Amino acid sequence: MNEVIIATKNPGKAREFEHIFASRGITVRTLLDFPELPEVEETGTTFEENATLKAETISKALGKMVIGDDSGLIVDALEGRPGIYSARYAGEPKNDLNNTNKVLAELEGVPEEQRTARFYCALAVAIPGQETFTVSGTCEGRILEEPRGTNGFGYDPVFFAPEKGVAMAELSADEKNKISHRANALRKLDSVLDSKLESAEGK
Ligand SMILES: O=c1nc[nH]c2c1ncn2[C@H]1C[C@H](O)[C@@H](COP(=O)(O)OP(=O)(O)OP(=O)(O)O)O1
Ligand SMILES: [Mg+2]
Repeated sequence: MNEVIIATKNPGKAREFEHIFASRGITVRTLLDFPELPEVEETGTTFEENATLKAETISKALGKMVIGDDSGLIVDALEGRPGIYSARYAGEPKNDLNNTNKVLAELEGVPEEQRTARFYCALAVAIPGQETFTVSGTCEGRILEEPRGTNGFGYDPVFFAPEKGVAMAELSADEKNKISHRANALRKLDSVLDSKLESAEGK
């Protein structure tokens, strides 16, 4: 088994999964490769519930093992917002620039030490005939006052990663993939994924 399906339409996430799995010789396919599949409604109240909805909906449609990713930004001074509503924080249609601007506006005047935040990523693994399970990962940082950098996606330009001393969007893909919430969640899947990929083979 050298292929894994991720239930995402987000090209930024797709690139990161491709990058991380490529080093293990695994090809990634996403919903961008399956345009005919149904929209997944993100009606859950937690990242884990939404990741499970994505993984199970697509796993049922394809009859294969599928990983769902639901992720977002949690800002302490905003009582955890935008949280599970990160993608559409500034309304429909979802727009990264509008979302980051809204967070910056809401944090105007909030001093640096109160601008703490974290990225959160829940991954759900759905396999036909088996119980879905989830793992999660976080990445701690704080919200800048102005966007910096052009790499990555989403809130990366306004997220300062203290361990690197730069904004997430100033990191190379390699560097982000060592410290990100997504990478930290995926790492927890490492030990189980190999055996799951084998047991899902042929499904
Ligand atoms: O590494 C990241 N760096 C910056 N921003 C990020 C990251 N990871 C998630 N985010 C933000 C983007 C989006 O505003 C929301 C995810 O929302 P989320 O519903 O999980 O993804 P989505 O709607 O973009 O694609 P999909 O549901 O098809 O996977 O959090
Ligand atoms: Mg979404």
